[in-house]
Amino acid sequence: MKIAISSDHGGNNLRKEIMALLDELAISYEDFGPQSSDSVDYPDYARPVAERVASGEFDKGILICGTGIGISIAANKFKGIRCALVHDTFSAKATRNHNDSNILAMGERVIGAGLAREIVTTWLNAEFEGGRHIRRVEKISEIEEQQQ
Ligand SMILES: O=C[C@H](O)[C@H](O)[C@H](O)COP(=O)(O)O
Repeated sequence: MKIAISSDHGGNNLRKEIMALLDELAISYEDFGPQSSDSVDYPDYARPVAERVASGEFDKGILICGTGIGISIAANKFKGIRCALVHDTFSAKATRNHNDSNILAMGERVIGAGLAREIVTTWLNAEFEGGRHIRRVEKISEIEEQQQ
């Protein structure tokens, strides 16, 4: 599994924490920044991760901003992206099981590093259940097609 990860300035510290977790778990990832603590615009950092997950170059993505909201909204504008904003472990599992989410978003100003680590671990280990959920995910894709 290969993960693409990025944040804005509001998610810098948590992004580093999550990269340390991925190192501990021996999960391969590529960091798409930012490389300084300067104020940046979250759509610019959602883009490289969302594009690469949508293209299949990376299996999954992780995005972090202050709330997780802006960067998840931006990521969900990319066709094929199902970005889930998650701040609890129940939702982390459920969004993989039911929504087949391919990007996880979190807010550094919302949760602590300990919970964020548990969320990432839970999300990465959970599988899409298929069945009735396939029909629903396909309907999301149909909406995307209709928007083109
Ligand atoms: O949804 C947006 C994110 O939470 C941003 O991280 C936040 O808006 C950045 O705010 P500021 O520029 O005040 O650090």
